[in-house]
Amino acid sequence: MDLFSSTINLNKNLLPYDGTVRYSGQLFTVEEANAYFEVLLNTIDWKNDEAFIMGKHIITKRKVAWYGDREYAYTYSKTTKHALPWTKELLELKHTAEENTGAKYNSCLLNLYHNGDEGMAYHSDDEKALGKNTSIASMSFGAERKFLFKHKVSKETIGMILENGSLLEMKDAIQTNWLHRLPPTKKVFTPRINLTFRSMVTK
Ligand SMILES: O=C(O)CCC(=O)C(=O)O
Ligand SMILES: [Fe+2]
Repeated sequence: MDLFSSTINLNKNLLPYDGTVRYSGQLFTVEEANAYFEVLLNTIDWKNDEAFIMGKHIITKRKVAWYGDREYAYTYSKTTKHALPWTKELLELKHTAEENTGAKYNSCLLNLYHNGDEGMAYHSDDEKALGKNTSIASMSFGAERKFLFKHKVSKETIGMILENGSLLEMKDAIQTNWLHRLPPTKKVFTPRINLTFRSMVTK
């Protein structure tokens, strides 16, 4: 038994091959995590996400926001966003993520899922601007949700639960070899906020 259960263990790789996923479990107490949830809900400049998918203009129910060291332009699904300057809490959380992963991040993509109807389809975060094999730190607040990885060739899937106040790190060749998704669910009626701290390659 681990008597020091508050010790963060980001050592074990949860993927069997071709990439690295490390999960902290609850990094914050429930009180701290709930406080961050409320502050993020109320201070972040949430906007519905827009995308062009197969020529169609889509507006998602999920809300997003994009923050960073500088006004980076970030383009995906044929829409461009400009990073807003860090808020106090986002900077605190960025430092917590950096302390736990040993990596450095210069930007953060935030997602607000209002309930289990909202999710994110299988994708890899393999945009050129992210650089190759860089670390992404994913923090979750609010409702617990299932998270899935699927290998692009073997189709093997690995599932886990992302808890309130937890940290998940994705790194190495993961984005080349694995997809990930947040499946919608009929069992969750409360919101969840996810933060992915990223390292953009700057010119
Ligand atoms: O909400 C999540 O846990 C995942 C979000 C994600 O994969 C992304 O923003 O690229
Ligand atoms: Fe992602």
